[in-house]
Parts: sequence; structure tokens; C-alpha cells
Amino acid sequence: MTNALPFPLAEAPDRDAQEAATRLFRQGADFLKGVVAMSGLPPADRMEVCFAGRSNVGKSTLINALTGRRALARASNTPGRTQEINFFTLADSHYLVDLPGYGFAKAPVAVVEKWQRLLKAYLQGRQSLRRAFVLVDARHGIKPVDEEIMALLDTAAVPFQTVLTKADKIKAADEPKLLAQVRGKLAKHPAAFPELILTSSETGAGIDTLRATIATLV
Ligand SMILES: Nc1nc2c(ncn2[C@@H]2O[C@H](COP(=O)(O)OP(=O)(O)OP(=O)(O)O)[C@@H](O)[C@H]2O)c(=O)[nH]1
Ligand SMILES: [Mg+2]
Repeated sequence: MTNALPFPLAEAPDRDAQEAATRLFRQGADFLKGVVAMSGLPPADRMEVCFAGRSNVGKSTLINALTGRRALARASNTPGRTQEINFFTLADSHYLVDLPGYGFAKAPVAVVEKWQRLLKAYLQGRQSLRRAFVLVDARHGIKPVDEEIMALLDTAAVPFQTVLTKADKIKAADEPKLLAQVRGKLAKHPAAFPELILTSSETGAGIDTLRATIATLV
């Protein structure tokens, strides 16, 4: 343990965690509603996790991969596809929340500003938010806009876990450099959960681990 790296990659789930994930996810997910103002949030009456990240990082696609549904959350190649806070029910115990992206978006400035304000209000003010998954493109690492969101989560004391996306797009040889960059940045964030998950919605890598993480949150 003496040379343990900070922010290791999460280990594959053990059998209990895997079974918990199977039990939870086989009950299925459904779209509940799209929210455009804090007043539209559903009652904070269950376990809630959200997926935040730069536009186009793969938030909606990851929700589809997790739930095994091809088009539950609307994904697209156009940055700025998700413009509302989309709530999905998972079984009758969890909400999965798909957030609009931050950073560059192909949408009018006034519209983008409105949803950025809503996004920040949600991240800071949602009582039942148990963990925010902050998605980071494995090709790009943590960018200044990600750090802004991470700082906001630190201040609001919302625990967040970094999920690296699009692992299928990087070469194995580039992984150490990516991990070093991410670990260096996360070290400055007290709200950062000390494990990373490397995923690909394309190959399915890391999806079981993320399912198990969600299923074992208490
Ligand atoms: N190769 C690869 N492509 C991916 C992966 N995940 C997402 N994509 C692609 O990335 C693009 C953006 O995906 P979305 O899921 O719409 O991204 P988003 O973060 O929801 O984007 P916004 O809603 O605009 O903020 C789509 O073309 C996806 O097919 C992945 O793991 N591997
Ligand atoms: Mg989206």
C-alpha cells in the first residue's frame, strides 16, 4: 500500500456488487421528464445520480449504455444536443439525470446561458443528489471548464466521480499520460471521489463497473 497511486482506476466489481447491479438495472429505466427550471424538479424522494460534462463528451450515450436502451437519452454528434435536465427513473428507487453539456454548444448564446445557469443551480442545490459523475473525454483530459464545475461541486460539497469516456478512441500507449493529467488536476478537488472509471459506450468497457458503482451507493 505504500506506493498506492492517488485516484486509481476502479477495480472490476466483486460478485455482490455485480449482483446488486443486475438486480437494479434489470428493473428497467424510463424517461420521466425534461426540466427547464428548478421549480420543475421532481420530488427529491430517491437516490439520484447525475451525469455532467462538456458538450459532446458522451453523457446521453453513457446513460443509454448503462440502461441497455439504444435511444432512451437523445444523443447526437451536435454539441448542445441535451438542453434540459432530463430525469430517468431506474427501477422505483433511483433517478439518473442527464444534464446539458457545458462549454462549446451549437445553440444561441442566450439559450446556452439559460441552461448553464440551470445546470449550476441544480448541481449546487439538489438535496437528493448522491453523486455527480463528471465525464471527461479520454482524448482531452480535464479542461479548465471541467475544473470550474469541479470547484463548484467542492463548494457545494457534492461528491463527484470522474468517468473517462470514449476509451475506444485512445491508444493504450496514451493512457498513462491521460491518467497522470487527470490525477494531477483531481488532487486539488476535495469533493473528488478517489477512484476513476474508464469507459467506452462503444465497446462496453467500464459499463459494468459504473452500474455496480451506482447500485452500491448508499
Ligand atoms: N467512439 C465513441 N463515441 C462515443 C462514445 N460515447 C459517445 N460517443 C459519441 O459522441 C457523440 C456525443 O455523444 P452524446 O452522448 O450526445 O454527448 P453528450 O455529452 O450527451 O452531449 P450534449 O448533450 O450535447 O452535451 C455522439 O456522436 C456519440 O455517438 C464512446 O464511448 N465512444
Ligand atoms: Mg446529451
